[in-house]
Amino acid sequence: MVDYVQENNIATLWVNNPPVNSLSSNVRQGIYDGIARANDDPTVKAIVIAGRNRTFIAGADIKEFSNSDGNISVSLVEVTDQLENSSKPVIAAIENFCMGGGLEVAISCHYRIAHHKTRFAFPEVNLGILPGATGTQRFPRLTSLRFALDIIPSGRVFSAEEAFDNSAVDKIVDDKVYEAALNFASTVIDKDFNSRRTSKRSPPDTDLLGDLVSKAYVTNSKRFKELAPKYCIKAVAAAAKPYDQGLLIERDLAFQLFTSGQANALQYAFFAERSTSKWELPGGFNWKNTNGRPINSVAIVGSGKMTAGIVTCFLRAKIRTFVFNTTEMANRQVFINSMNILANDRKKRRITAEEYYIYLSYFTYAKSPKIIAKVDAVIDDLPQDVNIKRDIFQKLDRICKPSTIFCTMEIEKIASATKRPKMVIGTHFFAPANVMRLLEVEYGPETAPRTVAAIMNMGKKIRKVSVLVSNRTGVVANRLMGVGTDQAVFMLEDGINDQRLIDNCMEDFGMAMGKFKTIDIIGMDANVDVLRKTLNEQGYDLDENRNMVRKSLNNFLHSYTYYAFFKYGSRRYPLFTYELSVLGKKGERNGYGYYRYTTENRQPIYDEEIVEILKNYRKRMGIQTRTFTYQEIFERCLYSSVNEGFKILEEKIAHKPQDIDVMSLMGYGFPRQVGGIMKFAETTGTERIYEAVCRYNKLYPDQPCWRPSKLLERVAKENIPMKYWGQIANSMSKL
Ligand SMILES: CC(C)(COP(=O)(O)OP(=O)(O)OC[C@H]1O[C@@H](n2cnc3c(N)ncnc32)[C@H](O)[C@@H]1OP(=O)(O)O)[C@@H](O)C(=O)NCCC(=O)NCCSC(=O)C[C@@H](O)CCCCCCCCCCCCC(=O)O
Repeated sequence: MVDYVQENNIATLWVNNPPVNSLSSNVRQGIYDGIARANDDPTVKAIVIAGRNRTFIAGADIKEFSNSDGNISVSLVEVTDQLENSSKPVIAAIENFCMGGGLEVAISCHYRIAHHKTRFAFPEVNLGILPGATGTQRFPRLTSLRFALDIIPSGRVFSAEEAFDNSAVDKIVDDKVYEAALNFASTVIDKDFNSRRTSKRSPPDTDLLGDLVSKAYVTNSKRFKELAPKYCIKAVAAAAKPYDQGLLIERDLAFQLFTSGQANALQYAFFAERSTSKWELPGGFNWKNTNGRPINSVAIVGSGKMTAGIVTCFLRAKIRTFVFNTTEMANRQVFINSMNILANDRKKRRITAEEYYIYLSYFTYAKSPKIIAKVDAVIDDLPQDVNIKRDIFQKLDRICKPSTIFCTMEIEKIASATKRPKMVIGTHFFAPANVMRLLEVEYGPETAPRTVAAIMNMGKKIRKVSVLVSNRTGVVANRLMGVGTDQAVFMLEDGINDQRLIDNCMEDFGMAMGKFKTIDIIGMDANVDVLRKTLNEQGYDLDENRNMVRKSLNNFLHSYTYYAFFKYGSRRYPLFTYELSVLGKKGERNGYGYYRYTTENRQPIYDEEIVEILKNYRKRMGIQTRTFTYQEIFERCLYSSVNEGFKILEEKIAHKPQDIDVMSLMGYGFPRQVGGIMKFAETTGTERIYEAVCRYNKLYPDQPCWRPSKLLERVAKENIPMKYWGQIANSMSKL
């Protein structure tokens, strides 16, 4: 874990804990013992600490936070003190990742030499904790309160150049960082380095503390539903006090965070996100035993609202991207929109000017389908008309090379239209695709495991978190969260007169956005399309029915028929959104939805007109209004999604609860500090949720989302921990 190597009078401690050299207990012990050994050895004059696996140290071992192996070793605080107190100078040779505890190690050394491509960060805040191994006290002393208040509460990554500009590193090299550190070490041997002990310093800007702290509160206020950003600010501010006092404050705040549920949920989310790449198929094929051909070129066929977003994902990954539309104007528009997205990236310094031009050079217009004959994958962005899609994919099937993969959301319909059903798979991007990191990958009954492997690898290459699901009806993430949205609409129809009440309840819980604001952003049409499609599949035509009502002379009679058809049939549908869309409300796009929006300000404004429309609607539908408690709003919006999550697991659409959590976190702004919808179920208690689901099922028999999931019933009754839910679902007979 830590190799001790001596060459001449310099001892090197090589940290070797692949893949990212995290500071697990053996590593901490190894560094501690290595420093002691070098200090005791009179032939050693200086010490270098470096990382094998071409990286320095990415931080503490996060797995150990919740899962101590009982291995008693020194703490990271003891390690950092041991480093700083060393009687011989310690030089950190830093490359690739220097994060969290790794950065705490580095700033406890006396000198730091870094490769110019090193990525530095204190990402602890994203895990619900703070740099509690003296980081909040040493870092502002080494750099400044200003820089520490920028870096620690935000968790943002900073470059070697920025580190150098802020005195966090002493030298940057373009190559061979270890050799540079050795050379540097030989220059400091036998020199006084007492002034290099970080804890003995004071931050250079303590007189500005008040202003800097106020600014940090304002900058980070959007994240204050989480505890950690605020605590990070408090801890850094304590660096203005004497070191020992500051350290006690850091320890106290760290303890509070470490023992909070938020830290547990955020660390769970970290691993859940990474676990999605470890996919499995029912036949035993999985990410380890299945290879897919690399995707080096793609064609996006058709264009819509999301095309440019999707295109830029591929351009950024330097994948040759062909855009194929029937008109040149449409192709050109996609290019302009993609260029604008990349220009914005450049303006915000997410990419350099050089990268901007390199990425754009991967864009190609395809004027004829022949040009895309050799691409590795075709991505369907055609209009939602299955016949058009089938027609075009039939043509592409004849033109494209046999190994070209077709990505579409209509897997079975396209598979049956082509001679390559094994090469047809679903890819669902979330809007805006250049920002949202979730990619839902769906396999159909005939999709080959190698096709799955190729597309899951492609997802990684374009920096998406890809979740593999089996194809049923529609997008799984939408199904998961959509039931809660339906509940919100029903409660509005049934008596809540102010949409903000429901939205505030969800936002207080931590959702990025309330249910009605989300409908507005996604667009009324998109929401109604889902309803239209559901009804179509059951042989009903939503618009036909509505026209029938409109044409009617006897309004009352037909309204009743209309209502009875949807309400007293076997199932109730959230028709009020449809009602609004018929009245021309499209959501944020045209400024009218459940809220109003102005062109100057896209913030939602409460719209009293909705209550008037609601009242007419209720009258027409014969709805008797009632009152709702905050608890009912909370439970109906969230527990319905939990129940749906369990159904998605038991139907074997998703493989494990982590996959469902990632969909809720990354597709729907579920609060990360809660961990995801399934983690929420675990924390709340499945027994409590099951009881509520059964209660609502009795109250609302016309809302099938309340039919209790068999899996939920079992885990609730037998009190089964979350780690077994996926296993149990897989052992349940196929529904
Ligand atoms: C480093 C990365 C940027 C690399 O990204 P990349 O995309 O290349 O790779 P992956 O993300 O896929 O990762 C590869 C692989 O490695 C695993 N992994 C990565 N980092 C860690 C890690 N830090 N620990 C464990 N495992 C890690 C990852 O899971 C992948 O494996 P898998 O099998 O899942 O595929 C990127 O990985 C990244 O961003 N990593 C995280 C970096 C990070 O967050 N670092 C900070 C860690 S927290 C920390 O360092 C805390 C310190 O400040 C010390 C705090 C000491 C506190 C003392 C507290 C006193 C109070 C205590 C009270 C206790 C109360 C109690 O009793 O409970």
